[in-house]
Amino acid sequence: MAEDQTINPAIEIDRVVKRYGSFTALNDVSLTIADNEFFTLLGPSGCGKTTLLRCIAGFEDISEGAIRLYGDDIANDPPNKRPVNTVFQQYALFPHMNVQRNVMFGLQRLGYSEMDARGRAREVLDLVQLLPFADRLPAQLSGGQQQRVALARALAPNPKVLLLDEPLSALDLKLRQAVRLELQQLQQDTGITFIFVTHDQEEALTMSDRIAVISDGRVQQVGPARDIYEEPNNKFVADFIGETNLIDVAVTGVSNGMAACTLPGGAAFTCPAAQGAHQGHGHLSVRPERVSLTAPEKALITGHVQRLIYLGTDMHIDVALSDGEMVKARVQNSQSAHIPAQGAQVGLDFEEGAARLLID
Ligand SMILES: Nc1ncnc2c1ncn2[C@@H]1O[C@H](COP(=O)(O)OP(=O)(O)OP(=O)(O)O)[C@@H](O)[C@H]1O
Repeated sequence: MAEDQTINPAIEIDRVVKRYGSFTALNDVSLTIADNEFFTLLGPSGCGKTTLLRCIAGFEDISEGAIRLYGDDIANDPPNKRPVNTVFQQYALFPHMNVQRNVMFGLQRLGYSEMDARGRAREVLDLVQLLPFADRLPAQLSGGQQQRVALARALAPNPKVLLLDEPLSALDLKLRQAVRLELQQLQQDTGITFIFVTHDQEEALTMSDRIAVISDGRVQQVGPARDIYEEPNNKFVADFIGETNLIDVAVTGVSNGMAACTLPGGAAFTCPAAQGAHQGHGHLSVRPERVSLTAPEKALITGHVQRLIYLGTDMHIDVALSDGEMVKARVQNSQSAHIPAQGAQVGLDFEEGAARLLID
């Protein structure tokens, strides 16, 4: 889905600033989230993800800007009047109520009759495959099942938008991977717009239609997983999503989205450039799996093997250049003919499309 105004917007975050005293937690954030989208806010701890979610939910006031839900400015709507519901990191269930009662509770507070609340609770419990557990107490469920009760509870009033604040962080890795798939399926089945917060890049890459990468209260880049991974704009995004080499280069010119550079050792190289990249000193991002090892006399860059790390399917190879800079390569162990010995002189090669000149 493209980042533009032609999509049917569920949520428009328009130049939002959030200050706590003199500290700016959100700095001029603008995002348009489409109806029926699985949208993820990704960034390191403290970058402002939860703050943004709390502003959408109405638990925090914004200092500047506007938030619109389906075209309506929601600044004056209290949390319970917004067509939004939240699943928190700590999905506190009532321990003395069974699963069905936990889901019914919020509905009855919204004015549902006992009978309607029961009917709707059973519908959503069926959706998250927990109907057989309706009579159990939370303590009689696994962590993943409790998490699904929390989801059912949040889905029950049929919100237009579901906000999920690191809902998988309490689960172990295997369970997290399974619940990821379930969540994605649930989003598709219900058609509800999901805004999912995580600091886990793998989680973001596997589930989202689009991702906003955030650091220091600012949106760094927005796009589908593949764009963010393969066409990062700046050093932060390239480094935060996956692993990358940031190779020092001299940029002799940029035009039509392509940059002419001089690599360490003096070879000339042309590659795509991020918007805003310019002449001078710069960094090329090249993913380790896109670096191939060849004979030194034919290569773009030369160096010697400093370290080999065996990672099961792959071998991670650190190559030291003559100026001390380190370039990482990743080679499949099944291609063992291409794995050099420690200390060997090697050449490093990568294709034009595997490299990208970034802005700092
Ligand atoms: N009530 C508050 N008063 C002052 N500062 C706050 C308040 N709430 C959050 N902050 C600060 O705002 C920044 C963003 O916090 P936020 O909780 O949004 O981060 P986050 O990206 O969700 O992090 P995490 O992944 O650790 O939950 C942090 O530096 C935090 O200390």
